[in-house]
Amino acid sequence: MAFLEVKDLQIYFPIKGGVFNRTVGHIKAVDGVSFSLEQGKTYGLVGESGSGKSTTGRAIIGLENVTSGQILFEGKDITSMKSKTKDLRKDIQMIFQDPYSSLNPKKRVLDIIAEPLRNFEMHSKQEEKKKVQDLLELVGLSPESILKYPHQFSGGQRQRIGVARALALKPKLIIADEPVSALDVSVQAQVLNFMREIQDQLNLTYLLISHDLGIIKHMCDHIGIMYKGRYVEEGTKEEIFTKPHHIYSKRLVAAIPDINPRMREKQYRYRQEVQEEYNSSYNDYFDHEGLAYSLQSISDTHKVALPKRG
Ligand SMILES: Nc1ncnc2c1ncn2[C@@H]1O[C@H](COP(=O)(O)OP(=O)(O)OP(=O)(O)O)[C@@H](O)[C@H]1O
Repeated sequence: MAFLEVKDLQIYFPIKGGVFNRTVGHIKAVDGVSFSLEQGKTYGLVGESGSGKSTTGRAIIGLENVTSGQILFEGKDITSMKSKTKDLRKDIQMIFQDPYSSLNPKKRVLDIIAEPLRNFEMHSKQEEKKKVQDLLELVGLSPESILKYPHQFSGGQRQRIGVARALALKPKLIIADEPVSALDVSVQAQVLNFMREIQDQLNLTYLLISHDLGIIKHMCDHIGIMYKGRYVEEGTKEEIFTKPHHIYSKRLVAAIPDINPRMREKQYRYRQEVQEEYNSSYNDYFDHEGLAYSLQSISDTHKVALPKRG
């Protein structure tokens, strides 16, 4: 039995139009996506903006209605919100992209982290304070932080507060949607490494959503590459990074610079080969703007120049 299994997931959003505001079509945000996750591992969903990654994650946690398909968590069908019992809702938590806007600026850290505890469990004020202080220590912040407000912390520290809030109910699965993309590059690695440390400590499973294949490479065991609501490729990290099949995956892989300087020339040649394949066969197939955006953000993050489209 897989820990989490997503089977042929479809999520369509209606497009309304005309005088009567009728449904005139659908946006196929997710269109037949299947994958499974093993406990304790990190699964990466990667793809450009609008490819359906967040909608997939939001459906798993119950924030989107599923048009068709099935989501199974530890063998239980959790496709519809109704099927998500209190325990299941505790088991799956989310870390959001922007620690600046996802933490209420008017609330103190104590209230922010205690919120899920108050919603799901009954604790005395004393127990609650102790739990929040323990969570703060776990994420590397001082217990005295409970009285502070979000603006008194740096971006990286705020994301640690977001992680502490997600951990409050001792979840098994964490969906991390672009967890570091709002942070400075210098802080990104710290937060990602810290997420890996607590994963080992607490045997957490991550579904990591990112448009940056470099981050996915750093973190994930298994990867699914999405394009316009569909999977173009899926495989282990080794498979995706050593032998990508789809031209879209090849373009993303080729854009990431190798840390080893001796490999750079080989990689440059690979980049040229991929570019030629792309120019000769796929010019009409892709939404070039979307792909250009993903490639540009990889190039910005890793400070490399990309070959121009021919
Ligand atoms: N509530 C909604 N109503 C209508 N369309 C939606 C809604 N949510 C998402 N979409 C559309 O579904 C598609 C997939 O969006 P989604 O946010 O899942 O993509 P993504 O890959 O996560 O991109 P991003 O990183 O920009 O969030 C997009 O075309 C988006 O505009």
